[in-house]
Amino acid sequence: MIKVGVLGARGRMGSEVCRAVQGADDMELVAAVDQGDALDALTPAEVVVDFTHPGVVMDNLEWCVKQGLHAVVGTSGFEPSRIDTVRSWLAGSPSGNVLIAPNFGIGAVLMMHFAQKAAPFFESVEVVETHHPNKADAPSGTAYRTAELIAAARAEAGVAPSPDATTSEIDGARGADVEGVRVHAVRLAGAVAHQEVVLGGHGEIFTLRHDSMNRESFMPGVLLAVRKVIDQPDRLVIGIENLLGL
Ligand SMILES: NC(=O)C1=CN([C@@H]2O[C@H](COP(=O)(O)OP(=O)(O)OC[C@H]3O[C@@H](n4cnc5c(N)ncnc54)[C@H](OP(=O)(O)O)[C@@H]3O)[C@@H](O)[C@H]2O)C=CC1
Ligand SMILES: O=C(O)C1=N[C@H](C(=O)O)C[C@H](O)C1
Repeated sequence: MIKVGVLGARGRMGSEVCRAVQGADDMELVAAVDQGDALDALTPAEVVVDFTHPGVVMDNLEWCVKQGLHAVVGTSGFEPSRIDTVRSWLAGSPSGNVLIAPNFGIGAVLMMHFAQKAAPFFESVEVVETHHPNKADAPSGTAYRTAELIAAARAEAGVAPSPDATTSEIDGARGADVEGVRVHAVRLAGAVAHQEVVLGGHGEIFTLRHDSMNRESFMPGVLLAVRKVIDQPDRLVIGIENLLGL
């Protein structure tokens, strides 16, 4: 049995994770911690799952690493400097692996993978994400990571920046610039989590689209990460694509 602790246990994702862990034959939920609870409650856990808030996740993760616990992190906000910081914490701790995944949806991971593959073949590429209006951050972690992967694939292939002759714009009209890739964030009542990657060139437009219809959809990926994080040869893993053999 894998002993699992959940951080953000009363939240939209954390509560779903608690249910999924309780329903898994090979896992035991040993701690459900939320805002105001002491982190010490997590010490019986082998693996801690964090779905909290970008503003608190680094403190949580530092504590887990110092305790030598394995951590599976779904909370967004992991720009490159944060990843470097986590790597430095791990270098100073003897045990415990960390897996940070911008998205645990299998389809979302495939969308990112295919976007990366397609990106060098088109002149233009932009990312449009749509989420529920209670989401704390914009753009989403998934959109940010997708843009990073697209930018890296285009840089490696020597592709020119997406053409854009805009000389006059209302602030924000062209979205955020993530490593040269435009990212647009829509906040919409009724939405859960959705993303389109739109690629254009030579008289054709290619659209990759993924829709998370509910939060249960993330659970197969979360449970897979909990099972696999313990045995990872690399102390820090970004994304579940490696676990899926992509
Ligand atoms: N990787 C993935 O596949 C997915 C990632 N996410 C990400 O997960 C994160 C959480 O999303 P969501 O569940 O919708 O958010 P919620 O706001 O519903 O849940 C977050 C929970 O964490 C609690 N919390 C805040 N601070 C702390 C703390 N210091 N210690 C313990 N608990 C704390 C909150 O309490 P309170 O409300 O009192 O502040 C709340 O109960 C976001 O960053 C989101 O982007 C979401 C879906 C999928
Ligand atoms: O806040 C959410 O809901 C989601 N957050 C993650 C993100 O920021 O990418 C994953 C998914 O998009 C749902």
